[in-house]
Amino acid sequence: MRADALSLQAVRKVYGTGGGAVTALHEVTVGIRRGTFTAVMGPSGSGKSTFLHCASGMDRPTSGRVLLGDTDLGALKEAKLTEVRRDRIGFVFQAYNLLPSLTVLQNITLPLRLAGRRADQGWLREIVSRVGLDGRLDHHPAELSGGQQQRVAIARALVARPEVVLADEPTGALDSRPAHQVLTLLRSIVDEMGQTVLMVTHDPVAASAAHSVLFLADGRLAGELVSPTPEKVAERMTRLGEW
Ligand SMILES: Nc1ncnc2c1ncn2[C@@H]1O[C@H](COP(=O)(O)OP(=O)(O)OP(=O)(O)O)[C@@H](O)[C@H]1O
Repeated sequence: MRADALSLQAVRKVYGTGGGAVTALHEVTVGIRRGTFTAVMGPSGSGKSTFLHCASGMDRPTSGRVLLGDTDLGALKEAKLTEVRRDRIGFVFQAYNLLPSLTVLQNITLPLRLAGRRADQGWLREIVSRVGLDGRLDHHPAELSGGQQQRVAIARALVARPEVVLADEPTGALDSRPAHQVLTLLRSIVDEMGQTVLMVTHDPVAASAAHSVLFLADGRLAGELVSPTPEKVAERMTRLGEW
């Protein structure tokens, strides 16, 4: 098995053509090792969203390859890519993206239902208890706080036992206390469950929950910080320019 859960090899992404073309990523090469928590930071417009969209197969690179384990996402037809994304990648978004008409339990198990798979009851109990939602399974998202809704979204991201969890500003809509709980949870699924998490964030405090931070500037990798602290992350960001 590859040591990298996910790798980008010389990934280039150009939006538009001709004079108006924008190169959002310039030949980015990086491997995300299994069982690690990696944050991606960079100034506005540095290519963070593009990086995440290419890494998740949501967007296809103009050139280069994205490998999920041994699977080259670029080689997959649309239907197969959708299946791989559903079964092998967990997603966590800033706005939670829960379905309001479904209960917490139905939201968590939705990826399995879409895949026509049954929930493993032992695994389901474990993730529900880890995200602290015992007793709330029959509630609807509107009855939960923002932090609780994000924890439902994290349980949903874990339910199919994905190879990597991709989080896009997961604490962007939360106050500091619930944000801290969500970050502690993300770190614990890596340290205690062996998950692999890749998170894009603007927040040095959020980034410091990760094992390491990758910096992007003008669509290029501009360094890595291992064992980050909010102060060191903020200092690096200041050196990269306005943020
Ligand atoms: N669909 C698109 N069409 C044209 N240009 C785009 C498109 N999406 C992004 N870009 C450009 O690509 C570059 C990188 O954008 P991207 O959204 O990846 O940056 P970002 O680091 O996520 O920014 P932010 O922190 O502001 O969200 C920017 O110059 C942006 O204007």
